[in-house]
Amino acid sequence: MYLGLDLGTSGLKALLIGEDQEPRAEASAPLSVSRPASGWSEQAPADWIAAAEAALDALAAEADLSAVRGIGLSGQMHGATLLDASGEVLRPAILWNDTRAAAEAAELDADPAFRAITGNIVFPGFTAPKLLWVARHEPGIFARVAKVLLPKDYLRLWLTGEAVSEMSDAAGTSWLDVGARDWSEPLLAKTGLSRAHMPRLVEGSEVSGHLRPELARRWGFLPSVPVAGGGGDNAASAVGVGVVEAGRAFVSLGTSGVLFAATEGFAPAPETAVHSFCHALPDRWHQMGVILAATDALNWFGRLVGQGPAELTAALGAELQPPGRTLFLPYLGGERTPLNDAAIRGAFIGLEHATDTAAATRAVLEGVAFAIADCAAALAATGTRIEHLLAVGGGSRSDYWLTLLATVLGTDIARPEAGDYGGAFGAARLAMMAATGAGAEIATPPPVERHFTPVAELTGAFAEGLARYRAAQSAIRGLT
Ligand SMILES: Nc1ncnc2c1ncn2[C@@H]1O[C@H](COP(=O)(O)OP(=O)(O)O)[C@@H](O)[C@H]1O
Ligand SMILES: O=C(CO)[C@@H](O)[C@H](O)COP(=O)(O)O
Repeated sequence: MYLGLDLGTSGLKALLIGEDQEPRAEASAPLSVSRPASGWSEQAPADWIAAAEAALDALAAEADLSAVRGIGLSGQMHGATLLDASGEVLRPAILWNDTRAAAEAAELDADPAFRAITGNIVFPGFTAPKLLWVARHEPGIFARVAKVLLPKDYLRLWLTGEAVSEMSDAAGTSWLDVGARDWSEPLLAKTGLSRAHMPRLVEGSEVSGHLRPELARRWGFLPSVPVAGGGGDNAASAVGVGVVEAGRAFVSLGTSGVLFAATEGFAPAPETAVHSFCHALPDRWHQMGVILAATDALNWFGRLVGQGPAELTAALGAELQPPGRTLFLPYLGGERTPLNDAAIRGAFIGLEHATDTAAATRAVLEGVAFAIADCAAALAATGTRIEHLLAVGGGSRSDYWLTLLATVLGTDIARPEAGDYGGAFGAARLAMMAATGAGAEIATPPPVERHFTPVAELTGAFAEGLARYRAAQSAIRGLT
């Protein structure tokens, strides 16, 4: 069997698959996010380890882990985990959706070397500007930084004792020469760091280290199980759903919203705010547009009205309604693609007496769909083509949301059959590649449960809705 561990923002998932790639067992443990100030988003790395321990305890109770031949890792990207020379964590990890480093990001982005070498905008949520923020606001901590690790790579350090990262996640730091697949020493130097502060790099399908003997004994693994490089959660999910060739793409409705497309080669287009990153497989690259709040926005609204996300979407029924008068802009903590605006905040526009919970829920789902349509326009502007689009992530369980998204994007969307095709599955596949020498051929697309097609009678109304959303977006910039 092969084990995938996915360190998501809302929880850690462990998935065991067999040689036939069928699931054998799974377990998960929840995680929460701390928001100590506006735009801040943190987690304690100790909570990640505790979640991994809880998930492995549950998995070991269900399955014989001595059959595991490889472990793969997937995780939320961009987070800064700062360690001192003895490997102690220096402060809570600063996460991907934390925008405190907006000024530092703008400063680095104004230096042409960053876009030239990384092929990307330096977004506030990326790792390099966070280190500049720490150097300026917490100089005592910065002086003690010996290693900077991404979230799943901290999990790897605990699992193997080795500081290693892989290309897909490293591409989101603003320190990687993304075309050359190596750290850029000139860029590291611009934030007061050097290669010595960085983990060693491998490809996602290569062995990065081996499970520590005490952990192997604790959960009944054989000694020295190989741990694969794995991938950032989006690249790992792409391996899980077979999005490894140009033309194939997925939309993810998780805490963030992501439109991810495999590309022919490295295709930088920083002016569009599209991310152009290494894929988790050697010599492959991808693009993605990222919005900071997808299910995060639905969960936020659910907390206000005291209802869960599944309850809110189920209450809408199956039939797509035309866009309502109420418009929602989902920028709860700023936005990445296409705005690159850390200061913008969300809005409800067009509230009236008739606005009830269902109407506001529809507005939230529509706002997220419009924001993803902006990502689609940004990818299209770079010349990237999307021929097959799959939906993944917790929000894709909602038929209403996928019908809406298909109508707004004007394209078919396929939902995989029930099962877990997210980051944990992709990580398990990467573990299988590292352990057996298999390659991209095992990253096949999943069986499709249902195709969602645009509702032709509503396409025009939603095109008008998208135009209204874009007008509102321009109007509120600087106001919120
Ligand atoms: N039926 C549903 N309708 C809409 N959203 C849902 C439904 N079921 C789950 N979700 C959303 O999916 C989210 C989890 O998605 P997931 O992809 O696991 O997120 P992440 O990887 O960011 O942790 C939940 O927080 C919830 O908002
Ligand atoms: O920042 C990004 C991608 O650039 C996010 O997609 C994170 O990687 C977190 O993902 P989820 O927790 O929403 O899956």
